[in-house]
Amino acid sequence: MHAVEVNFDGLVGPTHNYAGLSYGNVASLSHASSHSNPKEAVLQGLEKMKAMHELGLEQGIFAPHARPDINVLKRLGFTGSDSQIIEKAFKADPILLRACYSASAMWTANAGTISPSVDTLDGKVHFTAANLNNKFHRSLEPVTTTALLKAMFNDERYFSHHIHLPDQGFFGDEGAANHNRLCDSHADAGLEIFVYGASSFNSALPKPVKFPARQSLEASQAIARLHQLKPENHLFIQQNPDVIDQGVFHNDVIAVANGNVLLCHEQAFLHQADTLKQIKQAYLGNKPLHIIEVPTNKVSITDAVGSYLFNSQLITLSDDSMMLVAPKECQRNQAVHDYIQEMILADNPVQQVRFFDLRQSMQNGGGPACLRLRVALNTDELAAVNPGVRFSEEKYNQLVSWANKHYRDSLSSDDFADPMLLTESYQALDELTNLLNLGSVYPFQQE
Ligand SMILES: NCCC[C@H](NC(=O)CCC(=O)O)C(=O)O
Repeated sequence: MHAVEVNFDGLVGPTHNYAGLSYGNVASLSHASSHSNPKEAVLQGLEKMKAMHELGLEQGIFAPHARPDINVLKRLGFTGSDSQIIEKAFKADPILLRACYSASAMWTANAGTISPSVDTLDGKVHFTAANLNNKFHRSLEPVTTTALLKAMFNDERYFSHHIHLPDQGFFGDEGAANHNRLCDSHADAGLEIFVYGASSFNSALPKPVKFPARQSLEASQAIARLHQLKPENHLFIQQNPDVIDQGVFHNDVIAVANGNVLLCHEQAFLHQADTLKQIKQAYLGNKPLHIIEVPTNKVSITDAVGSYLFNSQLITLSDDSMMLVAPKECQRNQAVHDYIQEMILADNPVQQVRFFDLRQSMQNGGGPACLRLRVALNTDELAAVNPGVRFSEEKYNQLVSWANKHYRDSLSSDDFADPMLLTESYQALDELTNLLNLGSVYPFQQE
């Protein structure tokens, strides 16, 4: 049966801010306490979605989470009405309050891991939300992520949802940002490549020394079991721990795959030559596999982390050629820009590049690929997706008006003391659940 990949982009939430919460993520730390512009952020994301839709791709929308997370503030001992809780938390621990206000769920590449039905033993599409337990603000995401996934993919004939892995670093799971799939076409079984940062149990494997390895081997193995992946359908490989220490906190900051193409830096993986050999041997496709390995003397790790070249989306166009959907930062970096031009002229399927202004997200370490969750679906499965979360020109116009009505164009530290920010955000999200046909998915709608 025909199958397509749908990109579900995270709609940036109304409280998008820069709190410096992600140790190991260079952009997040360096923009701590800058002013953010939530309205610009959501509109930048919507522009990318619209452009993908206009290129003929299937595009979906992933709703933001309700913030602040009042329930977690209560769990941490703050009492009273919502306004009193905010006032007390702002005085006692403003960074904690900012974490509870984080719009980090926008980076849906971390929402979960998805295995298409062609890869799984029971022939269903499997979903596991990521526990994201390495960072407090992100550990608040999995429960709502699961609720949203269930509201979006609500048909037991096709979709199987799993509870996120145990909330503990041993099973640290950051979702699809560490999961790539190589295949001929989405209708064909693919090779799912799980890239882990370190092993929790096997001390013989190397670890980064400075920054945390967020994805554990044991988490990746558990996901492969849950998703009933056939042995020939998956591979576990280790990311190079040295690059984690240089700011490559997820694999999608150093590698991206699409169809029969793997674009990666030459320092992306541990024992890279052997690893690539393993990938070539395990590859299931009939089309030739293209591994585009970017050398350090052309693009340094600093340039890769600064420009987010590898956090581009690689997309297949209707003529079967590929386009690199890159952040504008790649255009500004001479070495990276030169490399992209060279790659486009070389003998491989990548023939075009398009640059997008995603500065609001980029300043927190999220590029084009971080903002989207890929879900490969056959015709029947696609028809079973909640139509409310599928992108259209009409939906785009509705969402732009919605954002213009509800979002602020500036947020700075002191704004988090204002209880109106909660009221405004909840109002916006309440309206959004109608627009996207999600039902009462947020805790504040269930009280
Ligand atoms: N895939 C990209 C994820 C970026 C995300 N940044 C953040 O959460 C920064 C939040 C802040 O610092 O306000 C992260 O590191 O997980």
